[in-house]
Amino acid sequence: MIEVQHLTKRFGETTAVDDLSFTAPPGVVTGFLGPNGSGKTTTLRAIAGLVRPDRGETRVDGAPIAQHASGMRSLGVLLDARSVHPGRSALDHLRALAATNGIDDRRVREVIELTGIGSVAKRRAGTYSLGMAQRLGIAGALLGDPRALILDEPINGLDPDGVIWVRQLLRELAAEGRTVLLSSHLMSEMEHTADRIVILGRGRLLAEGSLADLLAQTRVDTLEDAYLALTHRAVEYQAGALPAA
Ligand SMILES: Nc1ncnc2c1ncn2[C@@H]1O[C@H](COP(=O)(O)OP(=O)(O)OP(=O)(O)O)[C@@H](O)[C@H]1O
Repeated sequence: MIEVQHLTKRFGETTAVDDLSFTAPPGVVTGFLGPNGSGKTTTLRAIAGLVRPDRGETRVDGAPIAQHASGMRSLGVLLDARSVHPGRSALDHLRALAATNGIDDRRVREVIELTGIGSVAKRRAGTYSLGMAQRLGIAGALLGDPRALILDEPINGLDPDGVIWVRQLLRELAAEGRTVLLSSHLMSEMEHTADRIVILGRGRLLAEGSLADLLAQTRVDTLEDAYLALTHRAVEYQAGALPAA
């Protein structure tokens, strides 16, 4: 279970997240949606312990991630697939992560196989396509066989096979009783993958519930229409909108 309670985070004049509360329960995939700049990444980073809240707190299975004895076993994190050192191979990257987190080297082989990056595992990560980098990011997130996972745009750059693979993987992980919280701008994919949806606008919670709840609330037929109905007043960056002179 991931809990976000009254989370507020400011960067200078910008309030990135504003008194946000929601939960991602175990056993389901929770989709995390919102326009550009609505605070999704900041919230995910706070859950991962990478952002210090100004107010409120985040908990993973009952405690802030910093209080967990073995973070990677409690929470798998994919925030930026391009954050791997470009000169390092996938194998070296995953081995280093495993070694510093007390994880058996055997698990490195397992996640490489699971994510289908075996044929490129010895190549420098800087030469990877975005899709390969995403697969490596997912391998890193799964390394600790974690009870909960947060993934920021994990299907960005994946080919159709890769998208279907991620969908099935996340659904299997949830079916095993794990907590899965995933952000994406791809509405049709969210509709396929997520059981529950959380929608943000300007750092605030706009909606939380099952897809059926959201469709009933907005009286539309698709997640995309529900999303547009809920966020239309909360879109900060709109095509054609220029700041006043
Ligand atoms: N380190 C930072 N310093 C200053 N401002 C920041 C920082 N991180 C985020 N922000 C600002 O906080 C707001 C929320 O950003 P955030 O990246 O959390 O949104 P997002 O919903 O993930 O956006 P996107 O969909 O574009 O990835 C934005 O206005 C952003 O410019």
